[in-house]
Amino acid sequence: MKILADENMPYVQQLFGDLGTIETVNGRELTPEQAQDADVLLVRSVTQVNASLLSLNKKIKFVGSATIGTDHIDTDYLASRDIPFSNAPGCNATAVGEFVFIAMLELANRFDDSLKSKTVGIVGAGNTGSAVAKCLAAYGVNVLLHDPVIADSDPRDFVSLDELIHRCDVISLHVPITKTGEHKTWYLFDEARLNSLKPDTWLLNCCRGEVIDNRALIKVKQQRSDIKVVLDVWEGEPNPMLELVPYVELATPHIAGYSLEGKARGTYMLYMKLMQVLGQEADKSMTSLLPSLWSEQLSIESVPSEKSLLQLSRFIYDLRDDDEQFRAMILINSSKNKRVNCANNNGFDLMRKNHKHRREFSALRVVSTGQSDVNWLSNLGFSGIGQ
Ligand SMILES: NC(=O)C1=CN([C@@H]2O[C@H](COP(=O)(O)OP(=O)(O)OC[C@H]3O[C@@H](n4cnc5c(N)ncnc54)[C@H](O)[C@@H]3O)[C@@H](O)[C@H]2O)C=CC1
Ligand SMILES: O=C(O)C(=O)[C@H](O)COP(=O)(O)O
Repeated sequence: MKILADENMPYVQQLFGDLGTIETVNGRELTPEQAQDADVLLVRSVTQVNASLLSLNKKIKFVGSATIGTDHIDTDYLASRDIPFSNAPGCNATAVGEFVFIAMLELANRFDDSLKSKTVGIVGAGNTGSAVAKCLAAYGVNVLLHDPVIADSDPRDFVSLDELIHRCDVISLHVPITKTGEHKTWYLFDEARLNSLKPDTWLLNCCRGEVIDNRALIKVKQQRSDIKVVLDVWEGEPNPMLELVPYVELATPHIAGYSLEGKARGTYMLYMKLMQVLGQEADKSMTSLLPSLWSEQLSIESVPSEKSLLQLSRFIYDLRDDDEQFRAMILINSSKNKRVNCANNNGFDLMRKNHKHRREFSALRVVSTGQSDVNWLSNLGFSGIGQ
């Protein structure tokens, strides 16, 4: 059996190695010729899987995407050919939740403000949005949810988007990208909506770039320096609008979901699904794949202040490093004046490929040596509190 896998998918050899021959490829540049003799195709978000890619392949048994989003997959086409498909719902939701939470702590620190005193609005209350809400609730931040698709069937309370914008100091976006339908999200934040943000709003986008009209965002930011923006995703990836970057407080190349646990979970979910499709027993476990954190335990004496919480979070992941590297990459590209392709070949994708996967909070055991109640840190995701 030939298994064709994206080169940026960890643990493929460990999980799929017994099943056949593995060939790894650059997912963004995968051709129909390369894909023609694959029995199993394992992709990430940068590969468009459609009739054009699979037209030469008459034997494919399974397509898997180790991602939450499926906007790169023509699922109707796969269904029309009875090709089993699976993505990995929720695989990196914790990674996104923690990334967003850390980004908010960074903003609070930068502007000498307090996250705890804010009201945060989550647009899209599925896996990633709920993961953000969980971190915020653990810390005691007031959260409002907007999700008209599930509002009638979900027991949580929801507000309209207008109410959320009106009441929230911070807004974080967690919707899939959809171009049609009553609840389409393409340019959900267009110029009018961006202009309707309250003074001093923080706006974070870690879902898909085109949920915000990036050209309009530049225009609005030119008039309104009070709005603070965090972008992990960009319209037109892998070639973001370079002129937008200076208006963004924290800028990263679509790596909010890049925790080691998140990536391992994505590959593992596809392994489990393939074994089911093949009717074989799955005998591998995910936990055995993950290495220990370089420091597994940290002792704290008292309830951390917001600044100490940021320090604790930076111990796991210092978002400023990725922001700095992203800006350096953009600077090189703009000085070469090669916006098209350069960001792809030398920048955006390269930075994603070489990204050293951070760990999730759960990899760190935090032990309380004092009397203070720090159990909420375990709700945030850390292990071993209070022992
Ligand atoms: N930056 C990154 O690294 C990552 C980005 N993503 C992106 O985030 C998206 C969301 O991921 P999940 O939360 O796991 O998906 P999910 O499917 O669990 O949740 C999405 C939620 O958005 C809601 N929704 C749909 N249209 C909406 C609208 N117009 N207004 C408000 N809510 C709406 C849905 O009802 C659903 O509850 C993915 O589709 C993917 O594009 C996901 C993982 C990592
Ligand atoms: O899961 C998703 O959806 C994402 O956006 C992924 O985290 C993106 O990662 P790649 O698949 O592009 O490596």
